[in-house]
Amino acid sequence: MSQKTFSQAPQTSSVPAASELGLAPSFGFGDRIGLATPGHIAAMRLSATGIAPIFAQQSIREMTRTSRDPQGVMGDAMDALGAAKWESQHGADADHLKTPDDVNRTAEAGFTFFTIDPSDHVDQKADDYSESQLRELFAKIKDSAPWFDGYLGKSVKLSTDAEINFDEITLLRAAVKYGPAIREAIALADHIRFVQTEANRDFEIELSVDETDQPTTLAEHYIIAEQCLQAGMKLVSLAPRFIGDLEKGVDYIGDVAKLEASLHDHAAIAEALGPYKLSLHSGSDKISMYPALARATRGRFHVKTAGTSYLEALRVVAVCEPDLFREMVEYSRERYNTDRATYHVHATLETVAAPSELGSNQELQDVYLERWETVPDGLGFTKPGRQILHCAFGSVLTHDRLGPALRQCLLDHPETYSEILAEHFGRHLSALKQGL
Ligand SMILES: O=C(O)[C@@H](O)[C@H](O)[C@H](O)C(=O)CO
Repeated sequence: MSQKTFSQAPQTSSVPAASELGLAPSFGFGDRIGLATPGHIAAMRLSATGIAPIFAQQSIREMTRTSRDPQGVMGDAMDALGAAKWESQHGADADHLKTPDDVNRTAEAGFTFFTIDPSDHVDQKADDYSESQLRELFAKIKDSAPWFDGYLGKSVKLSTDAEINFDEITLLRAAVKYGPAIREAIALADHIRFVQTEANRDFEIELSVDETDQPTTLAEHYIIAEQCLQAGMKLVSLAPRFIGDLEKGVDYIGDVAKLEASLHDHAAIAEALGPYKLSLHSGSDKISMYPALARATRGRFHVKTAGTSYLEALRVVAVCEPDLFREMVEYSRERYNTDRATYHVHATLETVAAPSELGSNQELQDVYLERWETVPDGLGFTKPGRQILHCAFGSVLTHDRLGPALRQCLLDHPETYSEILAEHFGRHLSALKQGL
């Protein structure tokens, strides 16, 4: 259960309920602790950028790892919005939903933006199968791809002049990789529509296929989106797996110019079939690619962050209680090789100095958190130590001593956390604004 995070019970009656944001540029401020929303609000108020905020955003995976529930996540955000007298539109993202029960729990708590994650049904090995393997596997899954013959031999020219050729091998690979996933995503979207319509509540859907090893091809994006839209999915945004490496806790890794060209092609599909927004998951700290995303989508983007607010919470500890921070780094290192399992990260314990090798607290903070004074404008943090802290968030937050100590440090220093978050997200929002 969520622990109440505010001593006073602020009035939330003036705060509008979470609602649909539609195609407006939007930004998700995931908060894994339940104390970050005041700083997120400060960032929005300082950088009034015309970007719509989502303050309540957690994945089922995050809630499981932090022992929180949808009501607690929504309650923490709404309490903070009430205390800040927030009166503008805001969304609430039930992230990475996989089952009808995930939908029921989050819908009941007032979430209105539902991120469907069919990744359990994606064949991650499909990009490496031979033609004979593809034909053999297609024979087994073809009922989940009734659309196959409709695309066979056709081609589509996008407004960027990119051409998508739906030849047989392309379709076999797309069907084997995503056929079952598309079917499951449509079924879950139908359930969302039923639940929210029955309750006369707002809803909009994001489809996330970002958590695959290989990038989503243009053909795959086109088929996934068209099939979902034809099935009546209320698709407001789609998260492909973009080219390059979008790892947790660090800036984009790859050629940003090549990425921008690819983003234009993906955005052209979204424009032609939808329109809908392109969504960037693992958006924390990806500052170097933000202007390209905003330009390529002409403002039809959603950026989703979460880990970075947790890392900035650790910065409060590093500044205010350095010995506690050192303990948290040591414990995160103990947990890293287990906790990294479901995340795309490259850091290894062998390549990041242990606290015992780092005498001063400033050195420790520089290696495991980095600081803006040392980062050129327009770029994000890149130190791999951040990934070690990022992945161990659940272990630290549920540790019987470290978890309460972290929360208490934030409760003892709310202004420090807000100031740190306001600067941190001010840089994120300013980078997006460059492309608007
Ligand atoms: O860790 C999670 O489960 C979430 O943060 C999830 O990764 C989310 O979709 C995201 O990408 C936020 O950066």
